Amino acid sequence: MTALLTLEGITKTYPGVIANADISFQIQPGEIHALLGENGAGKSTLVKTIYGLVRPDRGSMRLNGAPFAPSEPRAARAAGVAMVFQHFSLFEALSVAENVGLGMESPPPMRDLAQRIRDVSQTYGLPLDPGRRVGDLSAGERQRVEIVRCLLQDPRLLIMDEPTSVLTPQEAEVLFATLRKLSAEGAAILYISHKLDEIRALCEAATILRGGRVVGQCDPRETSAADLAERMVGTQITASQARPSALGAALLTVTDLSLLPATQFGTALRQISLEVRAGEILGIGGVAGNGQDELLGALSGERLSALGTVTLGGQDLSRAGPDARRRAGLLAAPEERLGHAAAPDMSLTENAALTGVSRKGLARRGFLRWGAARSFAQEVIDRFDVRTPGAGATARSLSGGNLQKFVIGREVLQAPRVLVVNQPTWGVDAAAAAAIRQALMDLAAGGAGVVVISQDLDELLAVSDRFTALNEGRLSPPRPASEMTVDRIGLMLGGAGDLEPAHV
Ligand SMILES: Nc1ncnc2c1ncn2[C@@H]1O[C@H](COP(=O)(O)OP(=O)(O)OP(=O)(O)O)[C@@H](O)[C@H]1O
Repeated sequence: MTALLTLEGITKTYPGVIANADISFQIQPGEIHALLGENGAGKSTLVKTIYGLVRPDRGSMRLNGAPFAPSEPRAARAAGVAMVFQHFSLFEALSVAENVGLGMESPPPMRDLAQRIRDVSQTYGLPLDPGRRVGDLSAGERQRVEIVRCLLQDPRLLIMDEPTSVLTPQEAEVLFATLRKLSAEGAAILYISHKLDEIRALCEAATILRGGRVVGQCDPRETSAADLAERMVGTQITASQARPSALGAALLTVTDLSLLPATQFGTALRQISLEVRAGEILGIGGVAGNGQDELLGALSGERLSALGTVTLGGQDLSRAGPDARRRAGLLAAPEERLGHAAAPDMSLTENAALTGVSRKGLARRGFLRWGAARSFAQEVIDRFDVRTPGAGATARSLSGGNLQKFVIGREVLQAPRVLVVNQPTWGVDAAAAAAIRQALMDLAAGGAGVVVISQDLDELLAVSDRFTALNEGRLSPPRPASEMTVDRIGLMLGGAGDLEPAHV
């Protein structure tokens, strides 16, 4: 059998970094092939090479036996290669169908395109309304747009860069069914994920990268998750340490917070009340699009709310903007890393200053103290093991996981009184995810309050003291995490609130 894709000696260097070093392997038709490696191992660079976004310095590729050197994504797509990115490349102001049409060489009339989108999304179980504006969709729904856009191209190789990090377990199952169907139809899938259990359930071959090189190949179905993790990192991974829970006084109090959605299709927050005490981690679970972004916005100060709804240590911050809240000690790290949490084309120093300026004293008489900003950025880089040539690198040049470590580290190191994070370990490898969770737990152990909004239930159960769920903008009454069972969580996520599971 001719391999679908053959890579031979692919090498790519960036200033100060060898992103890919002499990479060779094959992908067979219909194969679901995992590409594994810790943050910065070179996975994205390699798949961008296959997709025509990066030109390798050396090496060659063959697709179905023929030389393959796409000079741009359009050439890769024409050859049957499609890709779903870790960061979405959609225009928020346009509708689903308009976005899909933009990626096509010769898009059909809008009405036909809308029908094709409906057909494909139904065939593959990925419900999508072609007329909705992308800006109003949740992360999970945006990903569906990207996937459907790819499926319309009838790809022979579909590349997916961390597709499940924005999905609920149920949505992930739907995606796996889609991918298995595609593979049964003969398409190959190159699949990047840090979730090793899902790799083991889905993929039949795996190539492991470390420091830009291939360090191993295996059948993940026959390799344990611990083994895979060790081969990626080269050392053993330690689990998070539990911490004593000695809870202090209430720090953050949210009382009867209701907010109309910022956009037509957003989610309204409905009478949200919660309390976070010193030393506590409150976990908020829920399916994306149920008000997570709105809640983060209402806590960070991007959205203001009625007087008395948001208070920190008794100080009413409901009408205070983000800067005033930061000065008071209420910090937030949003889900969307590039664009929202970090300015892509600014250096890490500038990005560190963006949120750290007041708490770290980085300005004097209205002027940024560059040296101080650089040291702060460097401190984040060192303490959070952000792999980058230095603080002068742009946010955009970092691998996804490394940027996430930077964004979380930047907030944690500002010694917040209360930190609110949304999807803190999105796209972060297992070792770094453990380090981020540990940092959040250390923060709480030091007396801060932490709110973790996440779709990752295992993560929430691992770090939270109390657990609550956000459903259609309503928060269920919090329960001690130690009492949570999967059944009970399922009911809470479904909006059944405090209901007990039925006893039979
Ligand atoms: N455009 C660029 N300019 C400079 N350095 C880059 C650029 N793109 C990638 N790099 C560097 O190349 C290395 C490999 O990055 P890459 O994004 O391929 O890693 P990755 O394995 O996909 O990581 P992650 O799991 O965090 O997404 C990293 O050190 C990264 O900082």
